[in-house]
Amino acid sequence: MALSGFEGFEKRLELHFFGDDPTILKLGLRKLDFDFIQQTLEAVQCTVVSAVGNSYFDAYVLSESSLFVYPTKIIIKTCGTTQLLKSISPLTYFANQQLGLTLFSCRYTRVANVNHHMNEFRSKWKTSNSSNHSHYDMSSNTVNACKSYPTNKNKSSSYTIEICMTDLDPTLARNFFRRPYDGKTGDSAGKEMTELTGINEIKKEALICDFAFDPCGYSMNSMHGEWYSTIHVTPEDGFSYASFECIGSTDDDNVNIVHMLRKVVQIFRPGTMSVSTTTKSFNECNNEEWTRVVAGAVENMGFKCRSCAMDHFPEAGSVVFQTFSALRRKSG
Ligand SMILES: C[S@@+](CC[C@H](N)C(=O)[O-])C[C@H]1O[C@@H](n2cnc3c(N)ncnc32)[C@H](O)[C@@H]1O
Repeated sequence: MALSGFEGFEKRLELHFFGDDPTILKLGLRKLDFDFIQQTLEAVQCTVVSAVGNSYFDAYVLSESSLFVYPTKIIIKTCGTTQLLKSISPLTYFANQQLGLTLFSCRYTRVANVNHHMNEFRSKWKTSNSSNHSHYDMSSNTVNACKSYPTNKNKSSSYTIEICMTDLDPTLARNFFRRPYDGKTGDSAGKEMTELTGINEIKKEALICDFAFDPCGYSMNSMHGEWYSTIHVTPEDGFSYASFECIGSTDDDNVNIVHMLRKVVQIFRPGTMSVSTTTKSFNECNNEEWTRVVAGAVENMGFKCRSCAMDHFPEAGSVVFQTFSALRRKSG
């Protein structure tokens, strides 16, 4: 934990539900009322600072990261001393009572001992349905990324990429500090940071909901159809950290994954980073292809791959983890 008491590394919870009523399933969990969401977040110890929605899902920027609500899926990321697991019980209870939805799977990931760069990774995935109960538990001492899985099992082309970056370039990190007495709101200062840093160029056609904290710190969610990306930045020297996560599909011709990875790296120029890629495929060639794509994108930007690991989860798909460190930092 940083001296300030603030720890940027996120914990992540993903809940999947199912139900029988097609009229309810159209909006599903998006019908949970806002007061209830706020009360649940209060128990977790964070609040909503900004929100946006499209026809597929709602995205909330939180004081401590993000919340995404789809008709049958909820993803919450929080950091610091938040108590994320306290949201499970109210969410499952109200989803059941108000909407007749039943919890199908629950996944929680967190990174431990980050301030000592122990890179310890813990992941728990629990799935259940009427015929089958299973529990997967994975740990590794070489990885510091969280992983997630796309909801729609029919979309084998969907992927999740998560990047955890530490030791941000101090000059670039300064872009995420507000000027004293700037007279701006969190929203307008956030928009300015989005444009100044080039975050708006990662996925040009996406709708962005951004927020700048005072005196520093930045969060954004972006929506593009059913896909999202999210960035959270802790720019303070000594414990600087930024995370990027996106869910997308390789069928989406508008997305150039290499461009996206390079742009993210350019915006932060971290000293170290881990990249975690999750896909539905169980095919080893697919994993090797992802490994090559990610390494190819960042290695010619002055990064060296320090470790690479792959794993398969019967209910979830494949995960590739790669860690990189900067060979030397370019100035400016
Ligand atoms: C962007 S927020 C959200 C945390 C996110 N998980 C991350 O990785 O950074 C964290 C940054 O905002 C700053 N900050 C300022 N006011 C804050 C507040 N009221 N709540 C949370 N973070 C705040 C923190 O010092 C830190 O630099």
